[in-house]
Amino acid sequence: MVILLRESLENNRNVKVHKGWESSCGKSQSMRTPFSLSKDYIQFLIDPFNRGGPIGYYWEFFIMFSTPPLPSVMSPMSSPFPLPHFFPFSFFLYSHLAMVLKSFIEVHPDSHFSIQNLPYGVFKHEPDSQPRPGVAIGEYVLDLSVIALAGLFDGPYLRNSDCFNQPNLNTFLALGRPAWKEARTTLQKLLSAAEPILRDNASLREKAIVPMDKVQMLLPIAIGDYTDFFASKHHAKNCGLMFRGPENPINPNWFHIPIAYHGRASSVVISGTDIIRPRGQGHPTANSLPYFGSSRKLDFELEMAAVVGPGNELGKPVDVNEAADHIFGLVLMNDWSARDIQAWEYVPLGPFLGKSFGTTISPWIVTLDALEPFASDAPEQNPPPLPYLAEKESKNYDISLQVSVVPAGQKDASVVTRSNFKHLYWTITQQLAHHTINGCNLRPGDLLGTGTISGPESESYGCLLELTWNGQKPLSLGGTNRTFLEDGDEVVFTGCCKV
Ligand SMILES: O=C(O)/C=C/C(=O)CC(=O)CC(=O)O
Ligand SMILES: [Ca+2]
Ligand SMILES: [Mg+2]
Repeated sequence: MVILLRESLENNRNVKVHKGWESSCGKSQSMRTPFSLSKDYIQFLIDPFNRGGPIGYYWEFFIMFSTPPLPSVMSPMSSPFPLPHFFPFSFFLYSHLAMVLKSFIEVHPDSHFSIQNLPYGVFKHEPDSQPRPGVAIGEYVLDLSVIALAGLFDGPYLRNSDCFNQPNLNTFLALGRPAWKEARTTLQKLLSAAEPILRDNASLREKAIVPMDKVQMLLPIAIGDYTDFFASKHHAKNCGLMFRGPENPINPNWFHIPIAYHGRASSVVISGTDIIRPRGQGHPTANSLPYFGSSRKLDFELEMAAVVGPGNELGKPVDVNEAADHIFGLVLMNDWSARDIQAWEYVPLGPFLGKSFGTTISPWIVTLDALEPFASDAPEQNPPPLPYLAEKESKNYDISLQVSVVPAGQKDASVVTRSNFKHLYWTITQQLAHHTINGCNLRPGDLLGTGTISGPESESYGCLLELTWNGQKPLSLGGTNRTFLEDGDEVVFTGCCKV
């Protein structure tokens, strides 16, 4: 049985249902479960004012008063890929206000890829071509290897670097925030309406600017290690209420330690990849023995994950107040979970096969620099954390999150939850600092999942386990019901920031 991670609602009819292995249970239905952050799937909407942006209002004024609108860049190419765009993690910055930095590339007001966003990904032009780093802008991808070859990264950190001539972003991640800021400044300038270098060079534009629907997106990073935290208090409480009862739903350690389990990096996949329903031992009921077979309680978990930049030396913990310098950006993440397998296996050492069969991330990484205008105060922590976790500034980001499900055989998606990244109790910087406090070394490209991001209300719970209270309260979805995911279902994550 197969779960296909679908790219775009618009592309329903174009989607290939990949055939996976057929289970010994004899069923071979397809299960399509999409996860992405495009307009249709995962949107990351951002406020028009790039208040934290390095170029800031100078460019905005300059563009507004000095530059007439220019035609958008178009370079039609035939697509080698049958599936059009899947751009899971996008930011949409409204551009309808004056004094906003504008690009010479036409960016539709509904686009998620304004010049204030510029998320990073890795793509291929042709099935057999080399993967290249790029940034998204409007309906295009800017090929960073072409920009680097043209000598346009001319600042001190990137001038002599081969970081954009790589099949993943790890080399760039390792360079750290000064290089990331230099890249953002350079790219915002190059793409701005006022800057002629790329705008007026037709042959360079032809090479460097590729229509998004003509490329295939790949995993943007080589993930050496993946850890998944458990940082939402609402999620922890709901799990505790279900599994331990109302007396003390949250274990006392949870308020002192950012709890996590060690995930499986090899099965982290890009949005659009088939997920095969796992088999394993299911939780016994009453006096029965555990059953073996395909999971009957397949769930999504609405999460985001921090992409680690520069690592730390073995034995040298990262100070919590410097932890942000080790985080490049965020992706949306679905920590697929087989609840029946997990419930039976996780005591006493934590999740194992109930989680390791697949974890999906968005292809675009939105940088912390792009997110900065949406920083919000993290919730108050009571009891106060131990000094090594006490931050001078404790912040989250105001990112609205939504999950929809398209039930198998249907066209329309039903929203099943609306949550927000700002609900996290433990911040991503506390998570990173705690991860290293014993001396454990992190490396560029490591992935730190937040854990399921549930909000306080029942409509904001981040997984079906909570939304259906472990299958007791089915959800009604466009004329059908769901407790857990069924073969052919599609799951759609969306993230957006706006004022
Ligand atoms: O509180 C418990 O006993 C169990 C909690 C969970 O299983 C939640 C979970 O899957 C953690 C996550 O990956 O977000
Ligand atoms: Ca997983
Ligand atoms: Mg999880």
